[in-house]
Amino acid sequence: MTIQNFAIIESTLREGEQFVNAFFTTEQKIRIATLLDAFGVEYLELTSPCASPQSEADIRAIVRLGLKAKILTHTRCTLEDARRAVDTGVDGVDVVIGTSSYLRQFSHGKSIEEIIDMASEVVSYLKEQGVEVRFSTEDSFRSDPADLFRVYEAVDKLGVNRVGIADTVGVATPLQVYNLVRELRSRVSCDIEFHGHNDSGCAIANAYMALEAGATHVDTSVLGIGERNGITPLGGLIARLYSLNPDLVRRKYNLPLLREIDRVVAELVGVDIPFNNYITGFAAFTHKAGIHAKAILNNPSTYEILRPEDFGMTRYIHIAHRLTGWNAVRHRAEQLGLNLDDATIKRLTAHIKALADERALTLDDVDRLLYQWANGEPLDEPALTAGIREVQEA
Ligand SMILES: CC(=O)SCCNC(=O)CCNC(=O)[C@H](O)C(C)(C)COP(=O)(O)OP(=O)(O)OC[C@H]1O[C@@H](n2cnc3c(N)ncnc32)[C@H](O)[C@@H]1OP(=O)(O)O
Ligand SMILES: O=C(O)CCC(=O)C(=O)O
Ligand SMILES: [Mg+2]
Repeated sequence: MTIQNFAIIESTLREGEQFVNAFFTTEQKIRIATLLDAFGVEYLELTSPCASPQSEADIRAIVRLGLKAKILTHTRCTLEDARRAVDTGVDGVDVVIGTSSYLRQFSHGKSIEEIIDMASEVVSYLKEQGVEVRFSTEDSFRSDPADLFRVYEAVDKLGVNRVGIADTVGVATPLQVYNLVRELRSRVSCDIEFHGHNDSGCAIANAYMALEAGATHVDTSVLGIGERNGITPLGGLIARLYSLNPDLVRRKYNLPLLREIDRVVAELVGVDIPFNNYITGFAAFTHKAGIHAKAILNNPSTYEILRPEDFGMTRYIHIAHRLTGWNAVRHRAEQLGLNLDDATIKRLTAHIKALADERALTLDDVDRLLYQWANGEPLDEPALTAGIREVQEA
């Protein structure tokens, strides 16, 4: 991986609060912020103080925690919002305004010239206040690139710390992201941030391509929560980057904490962690088919790019089904301390398969069979069919 320097702007407490089920209390926000800080994210982005009095009080409460992560808040491109943001004591302000014709027509109604004027006023004010300043164009991928570059170059000249590219509607492809960030990289000297929605399933790939093209910061939220179906998930981005440079990712982040972070946020927003979630989904490290199981037992890297132990997770090999193979059954026999020769294990495997063709099995069912075969006990399984008897009698 060519990417060496990148920072995560963790936006569970801003974009994540825009998820339909998210209603965080102050205590819950503090819990999330503290966990994410312990995980090692470089920034926490919080909802605008203009949203409500409680939102403002919550920013102040999180600023008071004195976390290692820098605290940002996210505001519209107005002087009034910027003043209120600075007043909360945050380290930085993420300013955004839409540049696509949709947003210029149906949201704020400003022309590109007016946007540049507003941006200049707000960025200059924030620079004077000594806070970190990020300026972003909402709906960047449905904006005219010429407009985008005019806006970005104007704020870059004013000394912004970062410009942000936002795939607000999840429309961008990885190649589009790469090309836009690459071009922007050659036009501005400040850092570049990427914010990507997941409407068409590209949020992780797009964030990764942004980094490959020279972006330095990526927005994430826990489990990807946000408007609609959300943004780049923290765990998914970590999985993507770990698979390319595990040492770097292990050094930067407290990986075993991810499971608790996903669990806490899932509980607070009333959803289950999806079965196929990156790293923490229940099936993330389970193996089933016999061909996979044999190779995994010989060397886990054969079918795993992520080491479960690096994330405090454990691997599971599922053997109670018709796709199992004798190598996996032998491994289970060894785990149980049972001494069965290979020929017997192979017959027993055929028995398991025949039984699994009749009904769903559990590990207990398989273990019972293993003990019975090991002890030479009569097989009294009530569901035994002719097929299974054939196996036994072979
Ligand atoms: C893509 C994103 O996720 S951007 C972040 C979204 N975050 C939020 O919206 C934070 C929560 N929002 C809120 O609490 C409210 O919308 C507030 C406090 C920000 C504004 O509330 P209201 O004043 O009642 O306005 P409302 O929400 O109806 O409309 C937004 C206003 O901001 C203007 N606006 C929208 N985007 C911007 C922008 N980036 N910069 C400046 N003005 C903007 C709109 O034109 C509209 O102005 P109007 O009052 O003249 O019609
Ligand atoms: O501020 C930004 O860069 C992104 C704002 C946002 O949430 C979006 O455009 O989807
Ligand atoms: Mg967003």
